[in-house]
Amino acid sequence: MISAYTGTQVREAEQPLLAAGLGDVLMQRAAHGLANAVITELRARGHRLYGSRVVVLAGKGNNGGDGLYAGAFLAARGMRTTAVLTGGAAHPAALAAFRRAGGRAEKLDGAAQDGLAAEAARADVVIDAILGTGATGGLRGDAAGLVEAVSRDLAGADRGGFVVACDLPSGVNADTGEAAEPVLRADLTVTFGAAKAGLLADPGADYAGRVAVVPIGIEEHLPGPALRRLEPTDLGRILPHPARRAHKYSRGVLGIVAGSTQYPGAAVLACRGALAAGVGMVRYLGPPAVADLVRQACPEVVCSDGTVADNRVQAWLVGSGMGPGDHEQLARAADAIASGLPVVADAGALPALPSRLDPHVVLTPHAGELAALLTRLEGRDDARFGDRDAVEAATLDAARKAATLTGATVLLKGPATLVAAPEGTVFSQADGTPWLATAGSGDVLAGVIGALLAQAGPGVWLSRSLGISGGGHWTVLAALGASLHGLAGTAASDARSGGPVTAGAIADAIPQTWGKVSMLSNSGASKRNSHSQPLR
Ligand SMILES: NC(=O)C1=CN([C@@H]2O[C@H](COP(=O)(O)OP(=O)(O)OC[C@H]3O[C@@H](n4cnc5c(N)ncnc54)[C@H](OP(=O)(O)O)[C@@H]3O)[C@@H](O)[C@H]2O)[C@@H](O)CC1
Ligand SMILES: [K+]
Repeated sequence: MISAYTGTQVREAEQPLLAAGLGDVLMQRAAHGLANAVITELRARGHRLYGSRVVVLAGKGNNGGDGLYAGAFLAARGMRTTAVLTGGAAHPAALAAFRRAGGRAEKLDGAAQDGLAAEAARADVVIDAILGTGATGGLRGDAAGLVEAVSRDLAGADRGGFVVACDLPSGVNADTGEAAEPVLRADLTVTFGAAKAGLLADPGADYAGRVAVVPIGIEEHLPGPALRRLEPTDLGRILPHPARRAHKYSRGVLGIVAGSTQYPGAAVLACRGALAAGVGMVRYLGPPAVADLVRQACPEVVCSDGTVADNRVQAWLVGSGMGPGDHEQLARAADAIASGLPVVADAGALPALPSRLDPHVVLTPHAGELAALLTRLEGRDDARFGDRDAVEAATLDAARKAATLTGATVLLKGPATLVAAPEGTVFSQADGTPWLATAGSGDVLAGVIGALLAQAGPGVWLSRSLGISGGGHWTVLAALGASLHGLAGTAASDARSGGPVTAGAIADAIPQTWGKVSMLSNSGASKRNSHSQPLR
């Protein structure tokens, strides 16, 4: 599992080492890691080191110091290295080392801006070391103008160079991932001590590119993480596996209230997602015409036009493909939410939620649906997240706020899907491909998460193995579902040589993805996680 921290948490973890007089050692470790990452990337892209051109954009604080020391390492390897000092001053010892190693330093002023920006855009590597965790707000003045010019020149250039952010892209908030424009988009972010939460939540994740962590010796001083990410090996460890004497009921039954005459396919795709994700049985409740379609597409599903109370299940999925006029389905959704069982509430169920929920209810909005939910809860005049753009500009805060206001577990769908619990646990999963943004993909995801809720229920062993307790348990199941769905989508696209995927293809790829990640863990761990869940 990847653990990520706020900038403040990382700075506090540095304090004991700084107090012991190790500040320069930390900076050398950071700079060395940064320089090595640049060298690795250059080689991977087929560049020779000797003679390659590096431009370091260096601010006046310690982030600029890291960049200048890294520039000194690279200059010593024979690279042609220029530093643009964006803040007038620069870290004195790092600048001296940079010059000693043969680097050329230029002060940024308005007159030199265009020439220096063009030089950066022509370079093989641009290192963004203007602002790090000590920044307040975004880039200002000449530094902002320089980054705008470099971004413009890079966009217009047919180039083989790349951008590496030092610790984080300057202007990205380390805690929240919010971006104060202009921000130089990085291909790679080399971050120090630990991943920063803002690098794993959009829009920060979008600006950061790939993220590499360089250990600098602060790890033992870090507190509990602000944000977590499951990796495929974690999935293998925590995905449920049927016990030897399992039967379909003990493996978990999911009730699905989804689909409408307008969107019947959503019911089919939710059922396909659930069946692919290991549930013992699916019961479908909905209009007869939709049920007919479900039976044809998924003969495994047991269809009923009864009530929620008539159907014994371990968890419910409600809302996919439902609209405000589907009164009978909405009444079933309300009963399912009131049942006390774990519930996934998707799409059409979101506008009809009671104002107060519990963490075992997992909401699965996209950004537009979350904006509507938050606007309803906060009142239009107070709403910070009044529309999709506002949510996309601050995904972590928006997901956290929705979890706090509703009391539910909130999964915000996106390139980095966030799952937030009211008690503060947050996961970010970015296992997918942009091809996953396709009609019906969310219905499959809802089915997958519903299946996991039905199988694991209150199986707290799963969360404890990750050091998570209480209401955070439900975030683990939702993050597990998001990860499985993302990995399956990526596998389906890979099987098409990176081409497009349909929602049905995502569902079809889930069992094999499940099998592959299960093989990543050893068989002992799988056996330990075997369990059975009695029918209630
Ligand atoms: N602690 C350590 O030993 C280690 C730290 N490490 C590294 O240090 C980084 C943190 O360094 P930091 O604290 O010096 O802050 P940093 O991010 O460089 O920027 C602050 C400087 O910029 C200025 N400034 C602020 N806002 C601004 C703005 N909007 N626009 C323009 N300027 C602005 C502000 O000056 P002020 O405005 O306050 O006068 C200040 O001078 C961290 O990310 C990591 O890379 C690693 O080497 C490991 C060891
Ligand atoms: K930076």
